Amino acid sequence: MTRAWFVTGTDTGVGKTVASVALLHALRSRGLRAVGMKPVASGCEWTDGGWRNEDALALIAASDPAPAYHDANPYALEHATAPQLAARDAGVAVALPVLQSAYARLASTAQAMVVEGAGGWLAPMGDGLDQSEFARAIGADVVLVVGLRLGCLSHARLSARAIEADGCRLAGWIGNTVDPDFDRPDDYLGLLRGALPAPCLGLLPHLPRKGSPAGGAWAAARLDLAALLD
Ligand SMILES: Nc1ncnc2c1ncn2[C@@H]1O[C@H](COP(=O)(O)OP(=O)(O)OP(=O)(O)O)[C@@H](O)[C@H]1O
Ligand SMILES: C[C@H](N)[C@H](N)CCCCCC(=O)O
Ligand SMILES: [Mg+2]
Repeated sequence: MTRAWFVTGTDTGVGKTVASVALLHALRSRGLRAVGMKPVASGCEWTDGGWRNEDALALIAASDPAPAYHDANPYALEHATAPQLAARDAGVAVALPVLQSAYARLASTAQAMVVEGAGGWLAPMGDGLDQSEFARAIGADVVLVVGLRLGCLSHARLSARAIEADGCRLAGWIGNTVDPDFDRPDDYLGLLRGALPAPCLGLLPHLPRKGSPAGGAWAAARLDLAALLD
């Protein structure tokens, strides 16, 4: 059976893509066929192949086997804003069955699926479609990426509460050092460990250089998947 994790974050820009790429590398280093998905992406560039999103391309590059773009990212929306607005701008209605079909095609090739959400947990994927509905539909547990910055304690606790209230299971969380100058990261990690009802899967340090080819594997080595896989 294919295992699936839905990666959400304490906010947009907290490192969901960085963490999802790291998870894919970590799963693959365990010998698993692991495939990434970005169901709804707002913020795309036009190419000869159609609209392309940076997150989806990063997830595809970290996947083995490599998924077809339109399955990894069924909704590639131009404008870098809330998915609801980007979908309206594009004249598109984001539909759960379309997402489920694309997911099923990917999952048939994989032992592990890593699905990156859009923004934080309560940002809808489209009008009338919460991220929790898709996570439940595919049977995914949730991984919460906590961007370590002032305010993250409340955002992390709120996210954990909402995930459980939405009928999903929080399988673990990842601390991500988005801000290299953040004061007292170790103390914050202690607070988060005490406050969140799921294990910490690892701490991602501030990565040396964006786009470093070794970045995914380097970050993967900081993750302990035991709580996800055992
Ligand atoms: N540990 C880190 N070290 C250095 N830079 C990081 C780290 N984590 C994230 N970043 C940078 O911060 C920015 C936001 O990260 P990322 O794109 O992974 O966030 P996200 O949560 O996926 O955002 P979105 O909501 O847009 O999908 C990116 O430029 C990324 O390269
Ligand atoms: C465009 C951005 N980078 C993300 N992909 C989408 C962020 C959606 C945020 C919605 C909200 O305001 O909560
Ligand atoms: Mg992202």
